[in-house]
Amino acid sequence: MDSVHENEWLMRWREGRIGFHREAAHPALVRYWPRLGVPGDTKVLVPLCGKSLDMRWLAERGHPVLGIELASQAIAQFVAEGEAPASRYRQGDFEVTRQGSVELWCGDFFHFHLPQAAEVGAFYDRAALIALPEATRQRYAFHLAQLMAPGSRGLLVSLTRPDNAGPPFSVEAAEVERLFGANFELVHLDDAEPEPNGFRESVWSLKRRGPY
Ligand SMILES: C[S@@+](CC[C@H](N)C(=O)[O-])C[C@H]1O[C@@H](n2cnc3c(N)ncnc32)[C@H](O)[C@@H]1O
Repeated sequence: MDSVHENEWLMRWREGRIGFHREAAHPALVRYWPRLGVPGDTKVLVPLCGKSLDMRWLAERGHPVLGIELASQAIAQFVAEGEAPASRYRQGDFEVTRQGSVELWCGDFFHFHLPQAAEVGAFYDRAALIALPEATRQRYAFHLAQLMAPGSRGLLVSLTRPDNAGPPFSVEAAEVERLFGANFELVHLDDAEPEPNGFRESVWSLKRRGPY
């Protein structure tokens, strides 16, 4: 990932420009996650996790959670807003902070590789794919596929918007299918009502294909 993109996110966290953060679990997670049928003890990968409360929601349902986030500030805030004590340790290039059953790996998602993902059996992407510019989204979808074992499932909350600005970037259904279709079985579960600014979320269930 280029350092301009990286610096932009670090600056956003420093300046508190985190309009993407929600103060409650995302309704699509609450509604659709149970339908995936992921066993409760399966570890869930949350790429580009921010300080999302969705991770606590998953943890409360019994899932160990592995979030990956560039900004140490996001991780510090997540921990400070929680109640349990936290511990820290190193895993290769990443500093990992653990609070309860949530581990937050501080660093670049694209530097997170298969041996480190060995225990992961599902994923949740809300505002990760759509945080990335077009050229990086293909790389993201491929990298995610590399990390997920055949049969593993995930929930994707994507977004379209009427203009070409971003982040969040507009990702049409056809692009979701093009990015993930080769490696995942995809089901388009829902389109939310458009927000007043024209942003419209779409919800997808994914299942890693294979083995062949
Ligand atoms: C739009 S926010 C979404 C955060 C979270 N998923 C949520 O729903 O609140 C995207 C997050 O990804 C982080 N990020 C961007 N590029 C990243 C990368 N290559 N590796 C890890 N984190 C990254 C940013 O710092 C930011 O916190």
